[in-house]
Amino acid sequence: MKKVVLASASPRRQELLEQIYVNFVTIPSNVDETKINGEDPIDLVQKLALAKADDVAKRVGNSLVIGADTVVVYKDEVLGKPNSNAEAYEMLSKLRETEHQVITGFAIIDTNTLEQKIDYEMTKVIMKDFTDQDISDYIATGEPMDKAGGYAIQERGAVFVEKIDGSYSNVVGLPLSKLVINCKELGYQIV
Ligand SMILES: Cc1cn([C@H]2C[C@H](O)[C@@H](COP(=O)(O)OP(=O)(O)OP(=O)(O)O)O2)c(=O)[nH]c1=O
Repeated sequence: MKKVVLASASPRRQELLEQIYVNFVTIPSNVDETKINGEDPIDLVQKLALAKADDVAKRVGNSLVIGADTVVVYKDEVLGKPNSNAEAYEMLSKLRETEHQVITGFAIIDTNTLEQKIDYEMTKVIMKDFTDQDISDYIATGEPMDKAGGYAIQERGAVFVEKIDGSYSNVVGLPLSKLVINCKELGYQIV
C-alpha cells in the first residue's frame, strides 16, 4: 500500500485527515507562497496546492502526496493570512454582516506514476454583525494570525458565523468529501 503524505504544516489539515482515520504522515513543504500568482482565486489556490505537493513529492517515494491552499474571497479580493493585527482587523471588518467565499485548492500526486489530480471546493460563509470591540477581543486571543481571512470557524471564530452553504471541512482547510473522491479517481481508497 502506498504511503499517504500530507504536504502541510497546518495542524487543521492534519486534524481533518485524522478525523476520517486516514493513515498518513506529514511533511511540510518549503514553498514560498508569495512567489506564486494566479489569474483568479481558483487558479491561485490550485497552483499553490500543486507547488506544495510537488515540493514534497520530490523528496518521497511510493507515496500519494496531498497539498492544499485555502483563501477567503470577499468581493473579488483575495484574503490570505493576515500579516499583522491591523490587517486582521481590516479583514474582519470587511467580512462583518456580509457573505464571502472560502476556496481550498488541493493537489494529489502519485509519486510512482507521476499522475496528478488538481481540484478545488468553494463554500459560502455568511457572518453576523459584530462590534469593533468583538474584533479587538478576538484578535487579542491570537487566533486570527495563521488563518485565511483572519478567523477560524473551528475555534472562537465560529461565533461570527451565521451560516454556511457548502462543505464545512473546506472552510477549515481541506474538503474531505471531494478529496476522497479524487483519490479514488487516482486509484486509491484512503478511507
Ligand atoms: C477560513 C479558515 C482558514 N483556516 C486556515 C486553514 C489554513 O491552515 C490557513 C490558510 O493557510 P494556507 O496557506 O492554506 O495553509 P498553511 O500555511 O496554514 O499550511 P500549509 O501551506 O503548510 O498547508 O487558514 C482555518 O483554520 N479556519 C478557517 O475558518
